[in-house]
Amino acid sequence: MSIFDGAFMDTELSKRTSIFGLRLWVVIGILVGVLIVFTLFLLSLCLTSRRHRRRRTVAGKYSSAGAPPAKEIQEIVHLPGPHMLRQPQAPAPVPEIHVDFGKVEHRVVVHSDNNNSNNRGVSSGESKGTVSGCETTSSFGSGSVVLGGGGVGVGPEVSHLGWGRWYTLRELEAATNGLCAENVIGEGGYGIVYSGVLSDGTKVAVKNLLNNKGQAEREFKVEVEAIGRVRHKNLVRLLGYCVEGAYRMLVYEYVNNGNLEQWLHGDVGPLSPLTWDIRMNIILGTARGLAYLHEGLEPKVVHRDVKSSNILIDRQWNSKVSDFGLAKLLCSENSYVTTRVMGTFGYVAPEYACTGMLTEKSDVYSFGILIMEIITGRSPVDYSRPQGEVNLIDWLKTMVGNRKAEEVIDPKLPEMPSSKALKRAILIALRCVDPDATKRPKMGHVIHMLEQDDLLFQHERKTEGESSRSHQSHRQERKDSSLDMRIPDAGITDQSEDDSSRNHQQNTRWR
Ligand SMILES: Nc1ncnc2c1ncn2[C@@H]1O[C@H](COP(=O)(O)OP(=O)(O)OP(=O)(O)O)[C@@H](O)[C@H]1O
Repeated sequence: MSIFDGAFMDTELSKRTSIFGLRLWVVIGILVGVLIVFTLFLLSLCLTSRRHRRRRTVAGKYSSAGAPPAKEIQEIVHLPGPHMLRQPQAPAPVPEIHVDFGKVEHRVVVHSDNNNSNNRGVSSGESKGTVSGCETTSSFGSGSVVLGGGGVGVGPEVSHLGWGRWYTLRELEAATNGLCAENVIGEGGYGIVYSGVLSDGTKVAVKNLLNNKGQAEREFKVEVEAIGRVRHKNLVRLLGYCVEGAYRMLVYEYVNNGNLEQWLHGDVGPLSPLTWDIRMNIILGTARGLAYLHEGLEPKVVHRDVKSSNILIDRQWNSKVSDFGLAKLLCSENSYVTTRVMGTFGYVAPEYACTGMLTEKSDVYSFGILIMEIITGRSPVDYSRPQGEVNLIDWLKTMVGNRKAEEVIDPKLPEMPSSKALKRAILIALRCVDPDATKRPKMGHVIHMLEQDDLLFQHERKTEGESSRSHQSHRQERKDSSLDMRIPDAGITDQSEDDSSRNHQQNTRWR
């Protein structure tokens, strides 16, 4: 470019334009700036939508056969303190809450831990187990550090723990088609869950633990020790585990009908297959599983993360409580102050969130929320709802206080329950979420109250005969007879429940 061209350019660029009298170079500058911002915006939109698409695909593809895809629930992980999490009133961001959606990496990272003899020889760093596609031959053998007796290529051994067994990596690899993406049934905060079939034909769920800043390994130890020996029809059974190289895997019985979250919040069409009876059966089963953890074991076990995605469902609609990864063994009669509050947003008991004080009553609180979720079909916290309905407890209390209890029922419920049955279920839920932990019932007591409901149903079915009323007419009929609900907060209780409370003293059961 000649010197004249340069001067010409200068002159042209310095000319004022009709746009606010701005000089041409300023206008060009602004345009370029806008273009850059727009491009960045498009890029971020593109990335976000790709991520969402991938998550949707994951949910759809991973769900158990027949079960609707799951929604993700926000998970909280934060340090306790007096200022910590309360049940949210508004969608304002809460700085203490860490929302963790990034659980898609198929990798295991184990850091060396001198306190753990199992970890001898394992250095920090990623394992080589990133799996991108289905593999039929072993890719894990070379370079693995053989630990704890379960060496690569060595046949299965009997565990020294006296329950279950060790599985070799090769065995689990064979069972899951090489930890194939097609076998992935879900992904939680601690790892990816694969379906698999062992050589003896047993269908299993294999949880390949991720190392989440060391939590995965802690979870592994806790689960293995606390859950290995636990047997109950309403608890997902841990069959064994694999410790090999950097791998930590848990092998569970396979529960074949998805999880409760999928059935409550997934796309099930206008009418849910979950009838009132099925819902009550799920609640009762869950209560029995939790009561066993709290009252049937010594030391007792607090689950710490009771929520709908942790309630697995079988083909007969029985519930099985899963994911004891957050469980802590408790010494009987003692509460436990944790240094780290863990649980899921919307389900965490206020005292646990605020002080880290953990007792089995924290599970009772989460269970109360779960009952509400099952009755209403609503998530514990749902920001897509109008103000006043975001927080499930607050909304439900308001509705009950306004004698509109009939209106809280899940609109997808195919048939309305009786007023009494509904009233009882809501009352139990409200008692479980009493802000005063000491006033919450024990799970054994909850079972007793629920079983009375069972009897109530049987009686009603007899007297009402087989005639089933249509959804709409029944709904209308029930609307006319508002429940006389009284909220436990107000110190008022249901008479029949008091009776059950008395009976319970002599008759605690968790089958
Ligand atoms: N034993 C099992 N049988 C069948 N499916 C299972 C089994 N265990 C877990 N799943 C499924 O795998 C998925 C992930 O489960 P996981 O317990 O790891 O995570 P989560 O409960 O969804 O989340 P979080 O880890 O935050 O509690 C869930 O959809 C669950 O239904």
